[in-house]
Amino acid sequence: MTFSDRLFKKIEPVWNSYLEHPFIKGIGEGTLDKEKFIHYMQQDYVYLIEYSRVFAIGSAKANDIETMTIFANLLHGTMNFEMDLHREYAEKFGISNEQLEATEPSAIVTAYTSYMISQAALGGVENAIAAVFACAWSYNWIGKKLAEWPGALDHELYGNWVKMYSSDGFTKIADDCLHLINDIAKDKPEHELKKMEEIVIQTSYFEYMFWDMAENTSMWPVKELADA
Ligand SMILES: Cc1ncc(C[n+]2csc(CCO)c2C)c(N)n1
Repeated sequence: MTFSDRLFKKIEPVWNSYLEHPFIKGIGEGTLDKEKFIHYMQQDYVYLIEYSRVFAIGSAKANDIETMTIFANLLHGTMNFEMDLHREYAEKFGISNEQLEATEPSAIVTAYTSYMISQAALGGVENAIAAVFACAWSYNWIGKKLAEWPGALDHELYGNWVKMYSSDGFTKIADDCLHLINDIAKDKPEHELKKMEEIVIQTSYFEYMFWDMAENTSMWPVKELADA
C-alpha cells in the first residue's frame, strides 16, 4: 500500500462530504448564487497567494534538485495557470486585478494559510508536501466527480471551473503531488508519517471549512469594517 493509499483511507469520509456540500452541489448543478461565487473567487485568490508560499518553502527545503524543480513548477502553475482562471472570472465580473489582490481575507482563509505556512516552516520538506497535498489533490478529485454530473461541464458560468479542475493539466498537477508525497514518505519513520498524516487530515477539514465559509454569508468579512 502506498502512503497516498493510506492517506486516502483516512480522509475519504471528509472528502465525500465535500460532494454533499451545498456550495459544491451548487457548482455541479449550476444553481449556485452568483454573488457567492464571486465572493469565493476573491477569497480563493488571496488564499492562493499565501498558498504559493508553501510551494516556495518546499522548494527551499528540498534535499535534491528534482524535488526542488517539482515544487518550483507547482508554484509556477498556481501563479500562472490556476490564478489566471480567477483573473478571467474577475474580469467577467468587472473586478480588476488590483481589487482582487486587495481582498480582505476571511478568518478561515487566514487560519488555513497560517496553518500550512507554519507547518511547512517548522518541519522539513515532508511537512511542505503534506500541507499542500489535500488542497491540490481534492480539487482535481472534486472536478473529476462534478464533470460526470449532467450539464456541469456546459454551464455558462460554472462550466469553466469544472473544466479547469478536471482537466489533464490539473490531473497532472495532482499526480505530481501524489508521486512527490509517496516518494518523500518512502524512507520516513512511522512518527514522521503520522505527522504528515495529521497535516493532511487537518488541511482536509480546512478545505471543508473553506466551502462552508463560501456558502455562509455570516462568515464573510464585514464590508463596512473593511471600508472603514
Ligand atoms: C481553498 C482551495 N483549496 C484548493 C485549491 C486548489 N489548488 C490550489 S493550488 C493547486 C495546485 C496547482 O495550482 C490547486 C489545485 C484552491 N484553489 N483553493
